[in-house]
Amino acid sequence: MMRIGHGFDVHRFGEGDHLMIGGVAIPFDHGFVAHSDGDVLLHAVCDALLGACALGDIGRHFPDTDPAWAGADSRDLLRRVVAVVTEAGYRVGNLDATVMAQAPKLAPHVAAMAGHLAADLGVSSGAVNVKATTTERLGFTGRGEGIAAEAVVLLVAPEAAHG
Ligand SMILES: Nc1ccn([C@@H]2O[C@H](COP(=O)(O)O)[C@@H](O)[C@H]2O)c(=O)n1
Ligand SMILES: C[C@@]1(CO)OP(=O)(O)OP(=O)(O)OC[C@H]1O
Repeated sequence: MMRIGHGFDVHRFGEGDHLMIGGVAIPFDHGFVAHSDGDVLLHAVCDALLGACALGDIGRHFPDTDPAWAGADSRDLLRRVVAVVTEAGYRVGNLDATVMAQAPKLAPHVAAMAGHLAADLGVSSGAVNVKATTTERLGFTGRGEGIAAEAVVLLVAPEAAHG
């Protein structure tokens, strides 16, 4: 049995000197406004995983009213979501994600982001792809107000994995 999931997240820019994206700290003239570390890519991946299992979204599992998640490392949140997916009887087949950012330049960092994702999802590097695009200066991302990310994941149940 296979299940597909989709995730989407946005964080606006605020004060700060770096952005956490895919578990990589990227120096920048702003930070993200968020309850956690604001890792927009990892949040989209969490939502894709939960969506594939029909288990709601990241805000349901880690409410932004709960002080336990204040300043949370989103890789920790992702690993908790992967545990939920495993408990539901699935493993990750593959993941594809896109980060929409006018700036900063993300290409130098996508390999590190994919490496973090592969490690946290427990899959090989060939099962993970991370892409970046500007939005050609259009919309809120193009105006430099924040960053958006989308992710699509395929989950596989063990019986399907073994034929
Ligand atoms: N923040 C970004 C956005 C894009 N890139 C890379 O540039 C390529 C061209 O971007 P388009 O907006 O014209 O699609 C894109 O394929 C990315 O590799 C980037 O590094 N950082
Ligand atoms: C990650 C959580 C943690 O409280 O808060 P935020 O960092 O604000 O991020 P968001 O994408 O709004 O998801 C909600 C919460 O799960």
